[in-house]
Amino acid sequence: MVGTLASDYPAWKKLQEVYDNEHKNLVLKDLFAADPERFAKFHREYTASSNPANTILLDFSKNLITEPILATLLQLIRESGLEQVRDSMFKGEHINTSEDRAVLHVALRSFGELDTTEAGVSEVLPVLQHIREFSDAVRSGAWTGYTGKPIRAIVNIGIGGSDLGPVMVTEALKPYAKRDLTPYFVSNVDGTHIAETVRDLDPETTLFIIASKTFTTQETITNAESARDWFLKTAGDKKHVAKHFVALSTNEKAVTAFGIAKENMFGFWDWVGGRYSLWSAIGLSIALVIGYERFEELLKGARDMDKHFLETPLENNLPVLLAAVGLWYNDFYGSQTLALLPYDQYLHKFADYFQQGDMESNGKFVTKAGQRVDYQTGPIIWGAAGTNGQHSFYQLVHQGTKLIPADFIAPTTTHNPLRGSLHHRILLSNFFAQPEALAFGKTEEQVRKEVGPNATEALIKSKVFEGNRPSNSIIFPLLTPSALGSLIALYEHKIFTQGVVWGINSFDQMGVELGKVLAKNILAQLGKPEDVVGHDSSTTGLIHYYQKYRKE
Ligand SMILES: O=P(O)(O)OC[C@H]1O[C@H](O)[C@H](O)[C@@H](O)[C@@H]1O
Repeated sequence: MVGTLASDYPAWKKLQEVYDNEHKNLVLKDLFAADPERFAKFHREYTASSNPANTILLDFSKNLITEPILATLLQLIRESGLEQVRDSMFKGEHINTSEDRAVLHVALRSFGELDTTEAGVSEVLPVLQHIREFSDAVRSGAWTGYTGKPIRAIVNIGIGGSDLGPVMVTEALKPYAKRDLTPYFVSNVDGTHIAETVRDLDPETTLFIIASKTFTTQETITNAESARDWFLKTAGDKKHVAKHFVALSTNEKAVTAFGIAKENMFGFWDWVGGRYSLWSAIGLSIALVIGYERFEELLKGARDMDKHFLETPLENNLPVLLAAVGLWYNDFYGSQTLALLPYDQYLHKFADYFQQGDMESNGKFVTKAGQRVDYQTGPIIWGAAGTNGQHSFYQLVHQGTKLIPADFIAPTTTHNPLRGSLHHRILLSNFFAQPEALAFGKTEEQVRKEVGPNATEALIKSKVFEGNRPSNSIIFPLLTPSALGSLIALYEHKIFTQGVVWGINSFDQMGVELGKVLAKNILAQLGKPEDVVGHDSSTTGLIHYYQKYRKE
C-alpha cells in the first residue's frame, strides 16, 4: 500500500521473528531428508494458455524455506496489495506516480484484448502491422537500398532499453534468424563502437535503425549523426537517407528534424518504459532478424505469462513465487545479489538484459510516498552463461563467505544436437550438478575418506563445501520465441511484485539523471584548464590531467 513501509506489514515482522529464531535450523540437507515430498511441494509447472508446447518448470525446493515460511512470504505479498496494484497496472491506471504515467507494456502483447482506455493502446495493432509490412519487405528483398540492392546488414543504434532487449533477444533466437541479414548493435558513445561496427559494412546494403524513446539521448543521437555522415560519404545525396534510416521513437518532431521521414518512423507511447520496450517498435530489429510471425510468437509467449500472473492464485503464481524467495534472502538473510545463470549459450546476454530490467526498476531508496526505506530494495543482478561461470566465479559461490542466491535456467533440448546431443548432455549434467553441490556440499568426513590418512588438516578444511546455498532451477523444453517471451515476462512480473512489496516506483529512473547533467556541464569546460571551475579538487585534477595529455 502506498504510504506503508514494507517493514510495517505484520507478515514482515513475523518473517523477522522466524528468521531470528529459525534460520540456523534451516538446513537444506535436513529439510530434504525429513520430507521425501519436498520437490513435490516446492515446484510448479506453467503451461502457456495458447501454446501447450510452452511449459516451464520452476523448482524452488532448494531454498531455505519451509511451508509456513513460504505462506508468510506470500502473506507479505498479499498485505502489500500486490493483487490490487497488478490489476491497476493492467487497467492502465497511472501507477508510475512520479511521472504520472500508465505502465502498459502488457498492452503491447495483448493483441487488443486489454480493457483500458489509455490513449495510444488502440494504435498498438496498427504499429505491429507496420512492423510486419516493413520487416517482410526488407527480408524478401522488396525494400532495397539506394542502388537497388537488398539490405544485408541492420545496425540498431540505441542504448539502455533501446539496445539491451533487441541484443538479448536476437542472440537468444539466433536459430530462427535469416542468415543473410546480419544485425549489429551500436550503443556506446565511445566512437570506437560505431567505427568498428561500420568498418566492413557496405553503405549500399546497410539499414540503420535509430532506436530512442525520447530521441534526445546524447549517445544515440551522436552515434546516429556519425552513421549518417558515414553513409552520406558514399551515398552523397541526402535523399538516399530515406532508404537507409528508420526511427523507433515516441518523439515524431525530433525524428523528422533528424531527417527521417514520418512514414519510416515506428511509434510507441510514454507508457512503455525503456526497459520494457522490446515488445514495442523497439523490437523492429528482432522482427527483421527472425521474421514477423516469430516476433508475434514471442509477444504471445509473454501474453500467456501475463495471463498466468493475472489469474493464478499467488501460491501457484511463478513470478510471485520467485519474488517471494528473493525477498527472503534480500531482506532477511541480507544477501546483496542474485546470479542469473542460463545453461544455454543463446541466453548469454540474459543477465546483462536483466541488469537494467531489475536494477533500474528496483534500485530505489525512497518509497512512492517519499519515505526513506529501512530495508534493502533491489538486488545486484549479475551472471554468465553456464558452463563458463563455473571456470571463473563459481569458486566464490561455493566456498566464499557470501550468500549468493542463484537462478539456474536451461532448456531440455538443444537447437544444436552435435554428436547425438553429447554437448547438451554434458551441459545439462552441470546444470543439475551445480545446484546439488551448492545445496548439499561436502562434509569434512567425506573429505577425510577421500584424501586418505596422510592429508594435512589444512588441506582437508580447504576441500570442505559447507553447502546450504540456495538456488532456483528453471527448466523448459526448447528456447523458442514463445518460451523466451514467457521467460522474460516471468522476470518482469517478479521484479514488479518485489517493487510493490518494497513500496517503490519500479517504473521511473531518476537515478540516471544527475550524472547526465554533470557531464553536460563538464563537456562545456573541457577546452581550456581555466574553464574548469566549480568542482572538487579530485574532479578538477582529473580533468587537468586529461587536458595536459590529450591528443585530438
Ligand atoms: O530510448 P531512449 O530515450 O534513448 O533512452 C535510453 C535509455 O536511457 C536512459 O538513461 C534510461 O535510463 C533508460 O531507461 C533508457 O532505456
